[in-house]
Amino acid sequence: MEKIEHIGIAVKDLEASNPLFAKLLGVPQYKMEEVATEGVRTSFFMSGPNKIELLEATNPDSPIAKFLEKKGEGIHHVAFAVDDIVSEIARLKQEGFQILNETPKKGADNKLVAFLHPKGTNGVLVELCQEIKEG
Ligand SMILES: CC[C@H](C(=O)O)C(=O)SCCNC(=O)CCNC(=O)[C@H](O)C(C)(C)COP(=O)(O)OP(=O)(O)OC[C@H]1O[C@@H](n2cnc3c(N)ncnc32)[C@H](O)[C@@H]1OP(=O)(O)O
Ligand SMILES: [Co+2]
Repeated sequence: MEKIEHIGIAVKDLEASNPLFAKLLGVPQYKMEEVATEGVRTSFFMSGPNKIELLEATNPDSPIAKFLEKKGEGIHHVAFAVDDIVSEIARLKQEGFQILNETPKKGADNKLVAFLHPKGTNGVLVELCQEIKEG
């Protein structure tokens, strides 16, 4: 695990949360992206070295919709940058963590991602992110 790649925050309405976080961080979002496979619309902010990902559900089956229903708005996950997501998944599986998708999937912001079940990480949904290198 390298550094924290981003903190994911579940929000009801990006149109309301984008200006709020822009005021909070003093910077506008640098990107908005929909990830249909996850049922989310996201916006990203960079505040110094810290990346914040706001997530809004795009359908009622989205993990974000379920989370909002159950827990309301708030921190949804912590994402870590990894150099080699396939070997990191193998290592974590070996260590006994429950990997939710053993095959990395395309995430937002040009990443391959995988998730660990929060039941096995003291209630914190952990995401692994590997930069997709061009070429
Ligand atoms: C990929 C685009 C973007 C990126 O960065 O690139 C993203 O980050 S997309 C983020 C959205 N996608 C995901 O979250 C995928 C992984 N998540 C899942 O597969 C599910 O959300 C899962 C398995 C964590 C929970 O789904 P389930 O259907 O089991 O929902 P339940 O409400 O029944 O939850 C079971 C149990 O887990 C607790 N829970 C759920 N979500 C979270 C969470 N985010 N953090 C901590 N705990 C969570 C929930 O409270 C239930 O616990 P219980 O004690 O039974 O209440
Ligand atoms: Co994320």
